[in-house]
Amino acid sequence: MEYLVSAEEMRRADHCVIEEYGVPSLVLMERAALASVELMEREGFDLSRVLVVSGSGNNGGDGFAMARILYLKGIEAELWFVGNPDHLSKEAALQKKICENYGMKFVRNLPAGEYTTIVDAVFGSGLSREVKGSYREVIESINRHPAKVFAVDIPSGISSDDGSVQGTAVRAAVTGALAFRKLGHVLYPGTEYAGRTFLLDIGITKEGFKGQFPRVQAPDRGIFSLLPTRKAFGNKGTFGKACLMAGSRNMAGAAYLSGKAAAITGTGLVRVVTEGCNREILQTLFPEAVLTTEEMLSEETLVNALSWADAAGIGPGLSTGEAAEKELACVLTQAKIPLVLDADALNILSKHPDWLKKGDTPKILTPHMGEMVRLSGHSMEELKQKPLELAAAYAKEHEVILVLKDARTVVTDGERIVLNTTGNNGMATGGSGDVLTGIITGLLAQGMAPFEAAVSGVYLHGLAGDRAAENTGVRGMLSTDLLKELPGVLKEG
Ligand SMILES: NC(=O)C1=CN([C@@H]2O[C@H](COP(=O)(O)OP(=O)(O)OC[C@H]3O[C@@H](n4cnc5c(N)ncnc54)[C@H](O)[C@@H]3O)[C@@H](O)[C@H]2O)[C@@H](O)CC1
Ligand SMILES: [K+]
Repeated sequence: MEYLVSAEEMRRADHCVIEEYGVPSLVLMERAALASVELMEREGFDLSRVLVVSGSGNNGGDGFAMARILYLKGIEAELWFVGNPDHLSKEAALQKKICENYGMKFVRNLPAGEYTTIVDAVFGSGLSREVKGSYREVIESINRHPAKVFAVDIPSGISSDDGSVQGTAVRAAVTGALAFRKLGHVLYPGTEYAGRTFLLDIGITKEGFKGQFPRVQAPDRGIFSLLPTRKAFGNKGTFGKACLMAGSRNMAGAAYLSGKAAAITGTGLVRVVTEGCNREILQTLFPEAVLTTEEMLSEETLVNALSWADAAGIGPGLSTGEAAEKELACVLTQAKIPLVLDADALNILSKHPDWLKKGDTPKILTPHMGEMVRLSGHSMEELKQKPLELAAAYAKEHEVILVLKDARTVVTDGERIVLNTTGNNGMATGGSGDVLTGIITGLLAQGMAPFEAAVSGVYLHGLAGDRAAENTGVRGMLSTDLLKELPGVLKEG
């Protein structure tokens, strides 16, 4: 997993590496500048004429050092110092002086059309308030200019803590994130302003946290090593039994998508428990499934299905009628296996919040933002502003694992917080959530611990979406494309 840091966590690591381990600040700055220049070259920036726009903090210092490195390579690199000369940091003042000593050209504004590349080094992780006045004009003039923009660390104006735009912000083509990606690189809209973001190693590593690690992590390819191993001599019983309680009249697709996803994820046996009217269609679409169908599912049938399974998912296309309510109440009371609660199960829970206290098996709730509004009572605006904090608070209060689905899905058990970075807007299509429920239920059935199953499920689901975006495109992709791509994604690991 990759750490995603807040401005404060970055400052702490910075400070520790400099003050406690004794690495001189200027060494870090030189590495930041060298790595940034290399990245610009690698990313094909036209370096015929470069303008570096520097502020008075250390982000500006990185900018001055970059300008000097470019200049000494024979590139026409000029400087626009936009900060307050009285507030120059020690390092920035020194870097500025070096540029002056070399006789580099300083400009006082941004002439239109004269530069091929602009380096944005106005503010980095030290941005502490809204951008106003002359700074606002500087940023707007950078955005108006046709040159390709490289942002040092993070686009100026983007909050490192939550990706929000603080008044106005630079729109970069490429961003070189120094040492760690900040939350603002990953959360929207910051992620869009940053363009293509690359992580640059400058010598500040996790040792800088001195054991006090950042609160938020992002899953990476390391997830594949967590997936259930497959014994060579295993049989279908060895690979777990998943039960999907899904699909009501006119909603057979939800049962199909969630059940099939569980099967594709490697589960030995999948049972779909659904209304009788779905029997024929499911047998045709999904012959690999064991079906349990009744006109009105009795408590005995549900209990039998639960005792057969190693994990169960309930909710996709379930409806919210009286029968569905009874079914959910029975499952919550009787289940002795980990549960995934999704879609209509969550809508029913919003009406009966105390039901979460029923039973004591691990529960994974997978609401999208609209369902989370109903579940938590927070407004959409509040949730958008503080998705990590509010998700963690809900998970802690209700002792569940919460998967809050959005452009950046959050997985939390109240202590650990994971922000997923795979996936794309093509996945905002009917049935996509059903597939996720099936994947997570399948991983649980194969014996994964609930939190790991939720994190891995969200990550794999996003990767399948990214593959579908490549092969089909974000407009045309459907949930069935996620099912098509999932085997290939799992094979990669
Ligand atoms: N040695 C270090 O500490 C290193 C720092 N690094 C760079 O340093 C940056 C952080 O440096 P700083 O903490 O100096 O902060 P910044 O350079 O991001 O900005 C801080 C300066 O901007 C001012 N400021 C903040 N918000 C403002 C606003 N809205 N309007 C007007 N002025 C505003 C502050 O008063 C301060 O003068 C990182 O993003 C990174 O680029 C890198 O050089 C690596 C090493
Ligand atoms: K910047």
